[in-house]
Amino acid sequence: MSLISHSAEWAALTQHQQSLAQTSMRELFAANPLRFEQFSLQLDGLLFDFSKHRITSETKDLLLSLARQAGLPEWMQALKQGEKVNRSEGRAALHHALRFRPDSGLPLTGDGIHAKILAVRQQMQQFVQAIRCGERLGYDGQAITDLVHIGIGGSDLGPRLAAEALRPFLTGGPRLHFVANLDGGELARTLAGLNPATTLFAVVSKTFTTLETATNAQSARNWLLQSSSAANVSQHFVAITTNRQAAEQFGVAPENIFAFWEWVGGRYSVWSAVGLSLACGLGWEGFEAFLEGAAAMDAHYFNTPLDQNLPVLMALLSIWYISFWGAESHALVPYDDRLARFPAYLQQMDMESNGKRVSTEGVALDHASGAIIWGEVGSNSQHAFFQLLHQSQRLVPIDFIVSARPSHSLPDHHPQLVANCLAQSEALMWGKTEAEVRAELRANGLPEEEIERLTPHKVCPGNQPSSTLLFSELSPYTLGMLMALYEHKICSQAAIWGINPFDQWGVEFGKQLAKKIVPELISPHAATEHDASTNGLIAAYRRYVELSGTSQQ
Ligand SMILES: O=P(O)(O)OC[C@H]1O[C@H](O)[C@H](O)[C@@H](O)[C@@H]1O
Repeated sequence: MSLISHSAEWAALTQHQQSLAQTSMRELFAANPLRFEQFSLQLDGLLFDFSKHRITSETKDLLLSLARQAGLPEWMQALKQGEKVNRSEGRAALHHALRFRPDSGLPLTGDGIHAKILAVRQQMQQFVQAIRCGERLGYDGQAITDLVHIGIGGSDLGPRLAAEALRPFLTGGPRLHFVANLDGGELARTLAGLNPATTLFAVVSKTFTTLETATNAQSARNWLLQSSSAANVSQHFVAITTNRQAAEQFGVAPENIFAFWEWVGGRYSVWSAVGLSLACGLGWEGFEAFLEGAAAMDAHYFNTPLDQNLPVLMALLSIWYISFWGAESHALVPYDDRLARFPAYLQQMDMESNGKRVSTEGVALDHASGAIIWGEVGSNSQHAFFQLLHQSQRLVPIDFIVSARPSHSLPDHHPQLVANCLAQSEALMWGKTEAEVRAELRANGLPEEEIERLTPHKVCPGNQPSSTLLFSELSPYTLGMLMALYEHKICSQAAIWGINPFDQWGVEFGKQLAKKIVPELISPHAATEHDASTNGLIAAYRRYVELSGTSQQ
């Protein structure tokens, strides 16, 4: 199969981009008073405004033709039906099945996948209730007050984001803590305030072989053993993994192991038992609402024509900028303190999924796939990197995310926050011309000489594209929708580019090298087998450790 970049649809878009390159969004808005109506969609209390983009109806049509030529509708069907869309690993990608509703009328798949999902959901529900009612006790008979979720990457980012985003809904359960980093500082800081007799650890790892998680889990176990005996370990550890055997070897009791499956990619796994800690914090009803929000997005994605399909339109907009305008990055700016970790979550989701160099057939791509995902919560980001967005020559598409209802009852804050969000997208799109700058300076009474000097510095070119996602309230349901929206968006991009969003072979390489370097850091012999820089850094590290007299163990 040839690359999509060799298709007539791709060539038509290349040409269309050239014809649009000299037109500003200001002009597009002036020419079409119905732009907002034409380029916005509403779904279940979620408004997606994509009118502030460098697009016309023709752009939309051409992008939709590209999606059809790339076989996106067929790929969506294959995904839905559990075909092995993860070709390099020979697996299906059935994360959407994890949020299916038993009463949805969907046929249960013949291979029993839905039955397996329901069985684990039931095990989770019982566990959540036992924890929340104080039935599940620690080794000295006290109820569990703190739950430490140990996992990294996909086994951390989704649940951590959701727990932070839904903080106002975390009532009646244990306090949640998340530990991911190999730097022991994170675990040490977390354990410092905890009582081993009332602390439960959830070790979350698809493979149960990940270095960070294994190291943190072992240290947590040692911490527990300082005040109890090995017989108590099984009472204080649960595991969420596809590798039951390794979890049992660690000391987790079989009934405390929650399964998930190889057809759930780590970064798509928050809907599985990987979300157990979140479910303990939210309560079962809250967790179900989270799944239902995602299921609503699935239903929209799988059943809506491409031209009204929110994840598909978002995917096409990203492809438009990355593949046809040369954009290298995409910024996420949630104007919501609860979504501060959204950029970090999407960094893995997007960059691990779409940062690929070959097609699913192994053919080298002749265009970039995936963008550098970055961002920071608003309004903080206005005082950090917005200068670059307003006046540098870089094209950076932005997603603004904002909730109509705040999480607090403090007066005055929220209208100002929302106003800032809307003002930034307006200013970035509209810009400020030389004539407008001059007129403004003149109105302020500045002398002509001063106006001349300042004008070039104050011009904002504008034409910076952005989407705005506005919803009424950040509830478990809305968050489920939002997270599933981005999952489908990112996978649709991959399907159109013809790459596999479900593998991550590149991540392995650095891990292999780290294993080799560990013994070299403590060996008395100089490392000689690396490049000069790495050998030099190993030697310098050893010298520093010797000088400071710290132990390396
Ligand atoms: O869940 P685990 O098996 O511990 O894997 C944790 C993480 O490991 C690697 O970094 C992978 O690239 C990630 O996709 C994965 O989420």
